[in-house]
Amino acid sequence: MEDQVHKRSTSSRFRRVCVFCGSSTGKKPSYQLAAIQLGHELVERNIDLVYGGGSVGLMGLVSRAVYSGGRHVLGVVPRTIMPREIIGETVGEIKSVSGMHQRKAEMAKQADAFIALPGGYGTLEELLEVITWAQLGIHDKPVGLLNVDGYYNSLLSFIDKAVDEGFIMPSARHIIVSAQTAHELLSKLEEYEAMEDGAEQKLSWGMDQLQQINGHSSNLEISR
Ligand SMILES: C/C(=C\CNc1ncnc2c1ncn2[C@@H]1O[C@H](COP(=O)(O)O)[C@@H](O)[C@H]1O)CO
Repeated sequence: MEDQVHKRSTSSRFRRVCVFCGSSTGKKPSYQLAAIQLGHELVERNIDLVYGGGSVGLMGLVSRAVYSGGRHVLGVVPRTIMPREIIGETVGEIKSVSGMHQRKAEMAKQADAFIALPGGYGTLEELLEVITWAQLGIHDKPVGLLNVDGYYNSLLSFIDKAVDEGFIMPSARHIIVSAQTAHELLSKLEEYEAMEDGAEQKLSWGMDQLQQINGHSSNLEISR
């Protein structure tokens, strides 16, 4: 599957995308294929990768596809799981951080957009955190869900129910951009525009927090 050759090359508004995905491969071959295709799509668009740094599961597949396509791969790994017997033989650059929270902040800072492939608790936690941060105005980077074979249908239905039941604002529903293929998802993310007049504009965040996620000062009001 990794031998697929793509000749197309497209420019992107994104320099580097963060991918959250399973440390397992899942049971269907389509999940593995989707991870490899996402890697190829990033390469075709000249986009680098930041991810959780593992070599196992879909994490290994997407990172190797991006690396073998000639793009930069940055893995962000908490020191406690740095030993090779835990993360395995990784590709590209590895940055070690002090803990799980620092890892998520570093991945968010390094990325211009986020994409979740199928995964488990770790993937869901990472995905929901960047969605929450977008809702709160901590960042305005696009968040994409690669809904391979309908894997995330029940999550999307649940979110629609939360909107219907009054727990998620309708204006915040659009934070999640979903598609069934990597090509369609990247195309949608390229066109994504963050909310202009959502709740986030009314909030202010500490300088440290904004700089940690955005890597530079934000145009939001800043309080210390
Ligand atoms: C720690 C162990 C094996 C190494 N596994 C991981 N290496 C790096 N990053 C990981 C690992 N496991 C989870 N992550 C992060 O969470 C997401 C995947 O979690 P899921 O529960 O499999 O969906 C992924 O995006 C990583 O950032 C020995 O147990």
